[in-house]
Amino acid sequence: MRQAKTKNNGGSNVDEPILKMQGIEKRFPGVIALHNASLNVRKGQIMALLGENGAGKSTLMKVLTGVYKRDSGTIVYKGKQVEYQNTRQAMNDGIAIIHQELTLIPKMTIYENIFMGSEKTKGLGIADKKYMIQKSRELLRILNMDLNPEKRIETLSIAQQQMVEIAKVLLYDAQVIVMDEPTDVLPDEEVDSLFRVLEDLKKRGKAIIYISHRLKEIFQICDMVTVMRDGEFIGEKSVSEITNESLVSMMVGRKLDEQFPHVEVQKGEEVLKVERISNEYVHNISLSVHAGEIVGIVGLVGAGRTELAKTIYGCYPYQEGQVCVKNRKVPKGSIKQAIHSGLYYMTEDRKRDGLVMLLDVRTNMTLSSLKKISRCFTVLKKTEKEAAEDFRQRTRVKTPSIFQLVRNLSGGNQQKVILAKALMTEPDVLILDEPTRGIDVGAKKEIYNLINELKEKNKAIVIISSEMPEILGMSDRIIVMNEGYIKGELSRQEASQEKIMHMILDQA
Ligand SMILES: Nc1ncnc2c1ncn2[C@@H]1O[C@H](COP(=O)(O)OP(=O)(O)OP(=O)(O)O)[C@@H](O)[C@H]1O
Repeated sequence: MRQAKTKNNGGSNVDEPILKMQGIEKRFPGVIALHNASLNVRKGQIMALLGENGAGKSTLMKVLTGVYKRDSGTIVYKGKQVEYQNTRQAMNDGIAIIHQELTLIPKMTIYENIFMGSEKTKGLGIADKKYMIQKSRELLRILNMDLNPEKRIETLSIAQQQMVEIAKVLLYDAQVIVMDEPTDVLPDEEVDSLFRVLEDLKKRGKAIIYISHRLKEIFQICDMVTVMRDGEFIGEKSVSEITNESLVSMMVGRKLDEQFPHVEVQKGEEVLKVERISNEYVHNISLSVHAGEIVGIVGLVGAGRTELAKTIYGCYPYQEGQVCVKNRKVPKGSIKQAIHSGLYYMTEDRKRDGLVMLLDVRTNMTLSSLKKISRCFTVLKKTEKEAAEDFRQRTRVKTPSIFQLVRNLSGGNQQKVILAKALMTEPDVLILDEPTRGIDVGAKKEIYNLINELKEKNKAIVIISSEMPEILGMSDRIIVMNEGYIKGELSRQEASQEKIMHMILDQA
């Protein structure tokens, strides 16, 4: 393998990795999660770790930080073989992981969170509050955050909370920092601040392992990439020697053709009609969606897109106006009634709202479609199995079987299960909130095909997404929102990223 030239800023030997993982194997009952997985990380560099959902990225990081014991393979850190028993040990040795779901305690202060597990005392077990506050302030300043360390976590934005996690890692003087999809939880406008911090950490000689499905980011901030497929090491490259296409081919093992397969369908009757609804989140909203039509809703974070979807779906009450499906009024403020009226909303907050972790793939997928798979209040096991198997294949959920517990699936595959559950309901109106978040490039395409299939079955579909290319590629019509208002509407033909941004900004 060619050793790449890198943008090393740490001033150390570029070629000598601070961390070397080699030939790592990890098996779970019925699953080979890692087979000959390898990863090298150097000081002052950001190494992207890429692969499709279920490729083994998280498992490799769990092996590194002692969450899982490896079956074989070696980990060499700072020239010594290591095997950690738990994340605390790894952290004490300078290897830290920042998970996508932040692990801070909301009711506690910033400094208490930063020092949790390593409280500073003055002797006699009395906490040295002054020192901890001062040190926290210093750490936050390194990250360009001017926050009062005595503030409670629950009062902070997600971006600020992420910085507190990073401050904590700095307290331990971590040399290797793993970041698992850090931008997935961030509003777009905060992503640049995070990138500035990452650049700064690089300059301080930290080695960063960066997991993300957003390929654009890899080209923006990473120096090197390691690609995994089916638990195996596929290759290590310098970012300067790869293209988007070559990266995708390495990840999925094939070339991908057109990413957004738009299909033309004759628009049918009006199915969803929203008339002048207002509440504390959205103001005077009217819109309609027809059979066989995909309407995209775009806007910046805080534009009210999710709030609008949740208002239509009965999660939030509204004072004025009405929502109709097929000319029938949907009773206000009841999700049950909304579903009964032919609406289904797939939440963006899928980890919290979407899955029963202790149930298997089959049961989770069919949970909202019980009517379809039952007769006389009894679930028809064979029909249930066939339906789940069909959707497992169509959404390409990577699992040894549909009887696997959902908690054992990779994050992206869990998301596919929720999507399968939503698609299986085949309601008259399907609202999909960030349908491909956390989903790899190969699987996205399959998901677009499934959405198109529903469109061809004359369903009315609404897609909310912060990925502009997805909205532009899939929608027949685009509604632009800002601060709870609809700012305008564009047809597929007239829409462009620039026009959308103008609508948001000029008229805001
Ligand atoms: N505790 C477990 N029990 C059984 N199988 C597991 C367990 N943890 C992970 N796996 C399996 O190992 C494989 C690798 O999963 P992993 O979570 O590492 O993938 P990933 O690359 O991080 O995916 P994603 O991008 O979706 O987060 C998957 O097939 C997953 O189902």
